Amino acid sequence: MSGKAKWPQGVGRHLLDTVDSTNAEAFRLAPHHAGPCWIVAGEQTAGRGRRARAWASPRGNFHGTLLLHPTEPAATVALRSFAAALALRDAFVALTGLPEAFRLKWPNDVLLNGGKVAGILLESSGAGQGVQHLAIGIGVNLIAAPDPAQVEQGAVPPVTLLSETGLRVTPEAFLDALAPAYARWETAFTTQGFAPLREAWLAHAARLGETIRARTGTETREGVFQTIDETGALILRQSQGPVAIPAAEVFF
Ligand SMILES: O=C(O)CCCC[C@@H]1SC[C@@H]2NC(=O)N[C@@H]21
Repeated sequence: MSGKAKWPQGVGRHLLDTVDSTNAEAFRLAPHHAGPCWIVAGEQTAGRGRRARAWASPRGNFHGTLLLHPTEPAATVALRSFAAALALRDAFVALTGLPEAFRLKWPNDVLLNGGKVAGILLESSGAGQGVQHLAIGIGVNLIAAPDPAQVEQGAVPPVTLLSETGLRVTPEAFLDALAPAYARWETAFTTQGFAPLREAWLAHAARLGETIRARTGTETREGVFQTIDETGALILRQSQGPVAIPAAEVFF
């Protein structure tokens, strides 16, 4: 385990006791914040997950959003979900000293011993192709997770950091590890582009080279998880050749 990393320079911190959703709060604050800012709440009353699902947000878990004001085209902005996943992994490894226990599930979940310990929800506001504000919402099951019976059949079961490692990490301590880790990946992304993130993400990917199923809005495809491309799309090798899937839900 490494020592405590420093809070990144120029990054704000907005701590709330309770809020509907830190992503919603990020958009309310956005006009008043020129720079990046972490918004973290003790609990969320209307936490939201990907695909319009609710995200259970009890006290003791981490619910936070990084508000950014990116200037790149929308497709490039969206690649920050990989920066967030890598930062989450770095934070977990720094806090636990267990690098082998954490894997990244495409597109943006973090797995601990094969179960989902963290999820990421990117939301943006802006007109046309432009993105004015980006909310990188991150939920971490530090001490509590939904009942596995509640998750969809075939989905990875939710787990908690506490149950899997015996470590009780506070949301404040988690933010102190996560914010510097994200700042490092943001710098890599803005100075070198997606390539270093892609390489690092693939090095920690779950089920790479294995057969998986990807469910899009219209179909489910089964194939070998070959790689991700330079746009972050999943490349699935099927009998007719490789297929690029820009957005889907993955099942193992
Ligand atoms: O479905 C997922 O896996 C993504 C979950 C993202 C949850 C986080 S908690 C902080 C932020 N605020 C929200 O309302 N959602 C995200």
